[in-house]
Amino acid sequence: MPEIADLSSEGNNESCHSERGFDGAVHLGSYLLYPSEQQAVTSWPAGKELALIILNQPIPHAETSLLSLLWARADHRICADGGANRLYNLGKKVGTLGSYIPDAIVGDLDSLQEAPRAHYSQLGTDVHRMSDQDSTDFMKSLWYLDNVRRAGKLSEDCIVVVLGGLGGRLDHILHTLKVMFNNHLKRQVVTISDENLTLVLPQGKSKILVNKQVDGPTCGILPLMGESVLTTSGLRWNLDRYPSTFEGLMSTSNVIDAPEVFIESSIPVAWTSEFKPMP
Ligand SMILES: Nc1ncnc2c1ncn2[C@@H]1O[C@H](COP(=O)(O)OP(=O)(O)OP(=O)(O)O)[C@@H](O)[C@H]1O
Ligand SMILES: Cc1ncc(C[n+]2csc(CCO)c2C)c(N)n1
Repeated sequence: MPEIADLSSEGNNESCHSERGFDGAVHLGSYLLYPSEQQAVTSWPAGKELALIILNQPIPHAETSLLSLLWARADHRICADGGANRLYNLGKKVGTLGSYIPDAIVGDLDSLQEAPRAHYSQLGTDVHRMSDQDSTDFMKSLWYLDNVRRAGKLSEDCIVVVLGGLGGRLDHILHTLKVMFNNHLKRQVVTISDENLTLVLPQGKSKILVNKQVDGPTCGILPLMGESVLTTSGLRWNLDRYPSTFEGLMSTSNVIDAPEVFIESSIPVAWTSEFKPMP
């Protein structure tokens, strides 16, 4: 059976690195945002839902069409606490205050400012306080999404796109990665930051579709859970059943050399590639 992140069809058991009969997980990466109409496999998968989480960091690529694309595509939109301040300030600046209304603002709400709180709650946003001090507002936002799903308002296998979270404070950055790993069997979390698009590849075979217009050239495979035995193709520096660890060999500053990258890993690893959205 394909992995949970799989968005395409099952294959047979031919080699991981041949396109025909690929039997692993297919990762659409930036094709989630810019599907190519020419390639059937990259068009938005029927029935696939998207949840958007905006964290309390400068909204990445706010000057491009990225946010409006994501907003239009999203089935549920959450601001993690102070993320609502970011959306509000952007809205004031570019005149979208009335059009980008999040479904919920979630967190301990110690960062949420009065003006965004009043503005969004008056327009129907659920301002949802969870006050525990053992979990971050990012985790709280994902729990909130679980409730939305349990209420039948979002599909089980929705993709979560996170804006921010891989810039700023190092403890938050590592926490974001940790949460992505902890969630990867349940749902695919794709994090977009100023320079990167990052996702967790499950154990086994993965194929990442590359859109040269926006992805790369540089990329990295980060074995943050321990030793990963890696086999890759489609990269400038490929590995063949090579043990990769954080303290030993870790593939950083690699380069994408093909429209599809194949990675087989013995444990989950983070894939990160440079990402420059279209204007
Ligand atoms: N300086 C930062 N660097 C990176 N990410 C951040 C930073 N500040 C906030 N975030 C992200 O935005 C989310 C919401 O942030 P919030 O405004 O509540 O700040 P916080 O009180 O520092 O966060 P938390 O309460 O989650 O620890 C955080 O959970 C985190 O994922
Ligand atoms: C061992 C341990 N370390 C740090 C925190 C602090 N903390 C972690 S998440 C969070 C919420 C932030 O809004 C806070 C305050 C803790 N609770 N336990």
